[in-house]
Amino acid sequence: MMTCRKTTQSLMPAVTKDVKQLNAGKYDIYPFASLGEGKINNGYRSLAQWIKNQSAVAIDGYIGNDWNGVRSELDEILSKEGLAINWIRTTDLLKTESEIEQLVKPFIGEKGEVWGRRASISLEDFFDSEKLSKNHLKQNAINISIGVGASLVNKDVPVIYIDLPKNELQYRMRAEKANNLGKQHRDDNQETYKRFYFVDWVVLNEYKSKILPSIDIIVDGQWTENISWAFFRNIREGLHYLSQNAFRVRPWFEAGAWGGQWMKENINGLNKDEINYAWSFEMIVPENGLVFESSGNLLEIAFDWLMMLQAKEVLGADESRFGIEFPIRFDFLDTFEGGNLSIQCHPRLKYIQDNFGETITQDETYYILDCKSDAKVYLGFQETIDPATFRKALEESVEKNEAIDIEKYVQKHDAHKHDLFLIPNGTIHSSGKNNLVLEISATPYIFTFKMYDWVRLDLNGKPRPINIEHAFKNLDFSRKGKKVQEELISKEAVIEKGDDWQIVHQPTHSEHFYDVHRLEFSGSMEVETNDKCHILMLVEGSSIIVETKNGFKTRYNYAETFAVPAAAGSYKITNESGDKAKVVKAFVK
Ligand SMILES: O=P(O)(O)OC[C@H]1O[C@@H](O)[C@@H](O)[C@@H](O)[C@@H]1O
Repeated sequence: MMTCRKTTQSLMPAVTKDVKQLNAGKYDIYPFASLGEGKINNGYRSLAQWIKNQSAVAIDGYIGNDWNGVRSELDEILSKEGLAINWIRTTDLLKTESEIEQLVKPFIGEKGEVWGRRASISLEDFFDSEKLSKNHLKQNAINISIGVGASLVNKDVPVIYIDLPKNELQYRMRAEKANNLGKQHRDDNQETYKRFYFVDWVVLNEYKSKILPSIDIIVDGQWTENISWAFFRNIREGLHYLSQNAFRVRPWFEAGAWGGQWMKENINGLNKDEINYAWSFEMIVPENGLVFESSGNLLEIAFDWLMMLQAKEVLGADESRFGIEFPIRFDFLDTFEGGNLSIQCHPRLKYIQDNFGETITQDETYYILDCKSDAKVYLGFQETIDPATFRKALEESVEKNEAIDIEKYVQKHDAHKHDLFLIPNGTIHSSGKNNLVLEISATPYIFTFKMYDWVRLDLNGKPRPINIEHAFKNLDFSRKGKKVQEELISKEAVIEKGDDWQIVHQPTHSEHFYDVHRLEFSGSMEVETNDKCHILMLVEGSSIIVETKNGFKTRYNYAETFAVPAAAGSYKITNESGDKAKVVKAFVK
């Protein structure tokens, strides 16, 4: 049985009795939504009982699952009952490794490059059509195809789908227990992640939405000795309920070259032995999951399922524009007692579309959730900037491995709590140390063109890739001098107020497709969704209660990200703290 994961982070507990109960006001790293009693089962035994009554089953699922482990657990139980099983492994039906390498080549760039291009192939392309179409079925046995693509083999049979959270997939990758689709040889983690991101995840998500109508059972594959499983119809009901009310995704956390100590100190349940925490995947949905609970059992599924089934309810009017792509991302960048981020920029819209196959680009903002008195944000060029001189300085710094005086070229601004720095694509920027940045951004998150990384090493002891070439194709040199203060630091204004509440607008740049409001109140506030999804966070105060008009009621604590889908219609937020509560709300313009 595979037990390997390489991380300092704990696995999510499989049962609620192992989840530490926290007091109000404390950030909870294991948020879940309850489905009611008896909807989630635990263990292989009960799953085997269900399989026993079928004549054929496809056990399909996401990459990174321990297929051999699942097979041997089920085989043991079923054979003890005297049942004959014909196992058909999808890995035996794939094309050869070199054929698959050719297939994915156009989408993974050169070795060493950070980015590829979103794949436009499908899962069938990975299979040898002759092997796939052969009759694999046996009489007098339960025919079970197992592995990624199992329902391509055993068509029109009940489907059990094993999902796997993206953080666990990466921990398995780092332990050399998970690899890319059809790949036997190991590459380094950066290459493997690139291929996951640009090929495997794209292909598997498309396939998942195709087979969705035939899925009967969904399994959470993150635990190795055990499983949680549920009938898909119950999960669908749960997803529908979330789409009418509010939800949090399960956040996860990563250390990094410039990471800080704020999250370690303020977020319960994180391993304190980790060197630092740089990122929180608060709500970077391509990498987050939703957790359901029933009778004390937990089961996590990828966020994608919600969008595949309920995009219209979640996004309302904006569904016609974004489809099943969730447009807004929240994450933390923690540099408290850490370092500066790299000096960087993000691609222009056309560039990300033409080169990487994305649809929207990485237009960001930095909301300062907390900071020390000396904290700074690097943003925009000095009035005197000369692109050629700047480029030469950057290139020389790489060549000679020497520090440069970046402030000669880039402006440095004081950061204060609740400031909003605007970083539309092409803008040079970086967060300095001693900030806890809440990044409110368009969803893309890996398209960072680093120009200068302070001649420092990553946690693996190697310098991080620098991409001056890409950066110079995207930098906007007109964002300089006075214009930076005027256009890239949001000027807030009160746009509505009542006795004990007000709405503060923190306008974004004209290139941002989303906007930001801050709701400030002592008692409670009614908010209309106006057919838009709201992504929110309590940024001052200890906790709030959110109630939707459908009767849903829950508590959200300081620094937790939550979303209220368009279909909720309206919701009431009540302050539980002594002082004023401040809630940041982002939404598509
Ligand atoms: O390139 P480093 O220094 O790691 O900073 C990286 C971070 O920068 C921010 O502006 C965002 O773009 C993040 O998505 C990214 O992870």
